[in-house]
Amino acid sequence: MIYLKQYLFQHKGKVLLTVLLLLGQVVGTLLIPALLAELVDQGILAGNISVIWNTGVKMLTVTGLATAAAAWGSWATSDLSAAFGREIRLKVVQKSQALAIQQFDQIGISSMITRTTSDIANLERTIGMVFQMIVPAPLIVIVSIIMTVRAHAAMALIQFLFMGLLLGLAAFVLKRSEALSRTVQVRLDRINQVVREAVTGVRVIRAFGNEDYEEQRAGSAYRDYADTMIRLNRLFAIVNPIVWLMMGALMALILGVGGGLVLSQAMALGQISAVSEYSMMTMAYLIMAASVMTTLPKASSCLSRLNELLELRPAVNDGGLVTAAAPAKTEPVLVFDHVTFAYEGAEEPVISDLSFSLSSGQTTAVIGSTGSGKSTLADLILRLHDLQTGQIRLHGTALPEYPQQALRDHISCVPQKAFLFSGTLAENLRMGQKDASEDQLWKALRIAQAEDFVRQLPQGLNAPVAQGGTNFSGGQRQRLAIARALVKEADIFIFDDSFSALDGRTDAALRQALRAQLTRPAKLIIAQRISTIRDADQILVLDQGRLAGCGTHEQLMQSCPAYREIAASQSQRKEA
Ligand SMILES: Nc1ncnc2c1ncn2[C@@H]1O[C@H](COP(=O)(O)OP(=O)(O)OP(=O)(O)O)[C@@H](O)[C@H]1O
Repeated sequence: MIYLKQYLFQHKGKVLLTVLLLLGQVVGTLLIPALLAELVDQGILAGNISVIWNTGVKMLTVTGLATAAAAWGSWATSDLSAAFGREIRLKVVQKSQALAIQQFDQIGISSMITRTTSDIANLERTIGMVFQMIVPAPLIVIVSIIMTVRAHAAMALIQFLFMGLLLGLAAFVLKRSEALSRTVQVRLDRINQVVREAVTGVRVIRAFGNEDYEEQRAGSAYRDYADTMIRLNRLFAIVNPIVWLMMGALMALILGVGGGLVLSQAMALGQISAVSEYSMMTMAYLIMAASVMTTLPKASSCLSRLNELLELRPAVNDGGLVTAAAPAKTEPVLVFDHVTFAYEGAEEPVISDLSFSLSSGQTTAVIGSTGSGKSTLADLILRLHDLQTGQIRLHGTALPEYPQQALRDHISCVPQKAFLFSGTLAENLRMGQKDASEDQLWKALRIAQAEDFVRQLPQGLNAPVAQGGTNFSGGQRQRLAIARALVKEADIFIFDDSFSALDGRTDAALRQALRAQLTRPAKLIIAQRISTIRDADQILVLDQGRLAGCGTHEQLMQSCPAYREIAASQSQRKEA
């Protein structure tokens, strides 16, 4: 709620104008029945043609002004709600960029998407409806009652009775629909999740012939959503006929009682039409206000889901160092000093008491079985998580001292999953260095062994990249991701299992080009194949997050049983 309040306060001028315009429309609407009564009683019944003309002109003028106020008010309302949507979406994007990766995982990608799209769209709609239907309601009710009391107190009593009945019905529906409305958004999250997986995992689903299971899974998510919506709509389906019945009964009572009062000369004839119009108008506005009220629990649940996200404090925070005061470049570039790290909720650490260093110009390789903590080690260098104990220092300064952006400016990384963004190849390649020239892009592509296939593309560097890079093969994607990392100027290059989709010849050519062209920075290569890393200056052998050995290939073959085991299993595989 705080964000909505803040927004309305910041735009109080616009809010005031919108309310005034909408109230102007209401005042115009309320004047018409009074003018009509005047026209009937003092014009038609009295046979006074000038009153008829004058009142007619007044009615036209009031209608014109009310229509203009309605149109402007409606535009102002849309402007307010759309601007709220834009501002809060921007806040969500900023927050999602600031959150730690683990927090992202906890919220879930599907829920993140539902919150940014459906939840905010819901709020935009509700803000518009509240302004247009709830804000004018009290004025309509008060003025209608006053005008009806002026016609005859008995009429006001009838109006009162029906308003009470209607509000009672609205309160009942509101109470019943509250829980259901909250459930609808959760069900929508689930649909989003299932659809996302069905679309992004379509190849796996086809390969495993899992279409039936996926259909069932999607069907059950859709069914749950539909069931909740049906229960909600059933509630409104009962309410609608009751409301129409009430409107009919009210009209009948007004005409019956009003007719009696006119015959007994206790009320003027024109007042019957004025009172009936006021009553219908009041009931109509109350019904609209009540129907908007029934959407409020859903909007409030959307708002609290957004608040929950916006209130999250990033688990990884910027350090106090400013870029201008960044430490001088020292050797070794990076030091792991007795580092221990465990994921939140995990019983065992993934990295235990790990110490090593990276120096400029050197290649350090990391090898170990799956799940031994290799990718986590790369994430720790990027400070995607904070450590439990120990310290990682870049140029002699602990990572938490750096602003995150400044820290990551020193590092270029090829993640395990070669993810490309929709756009063009050049846009993807320039991610780390916006002003890179075409020559720099081609040089990076050449080192990454991607030049040949990019030259063959009709649009070359401007070739389109589909969402996730699906219009390229796994090996091509991997080479493009390597080229993207090479375009960036950095002190440390991390290649996280980046050569796995390459054939032996391309792998060897790429490593050779890296050695020749990437001489100054420190390189960290995470790999599964010994052939990829045997030339490294130092090799770290990880075993369940612990350092089982460190040295060159030859040294490790002598001294490290775990390394020998990996080498033996890979040579056996080759022989087989
Ligand atoms: N976000 C996470 N939350 C909780 N546990 C995680 C998370 N990411 C990884 N792990 C766990 O940490 C351990 C190490 O994972 P990591 O990805 O670092 O291994 P790896 O050596 O790179 O494996 P691989 O060679 O298969 O890529 C695994 O047991 C994994 O289940």
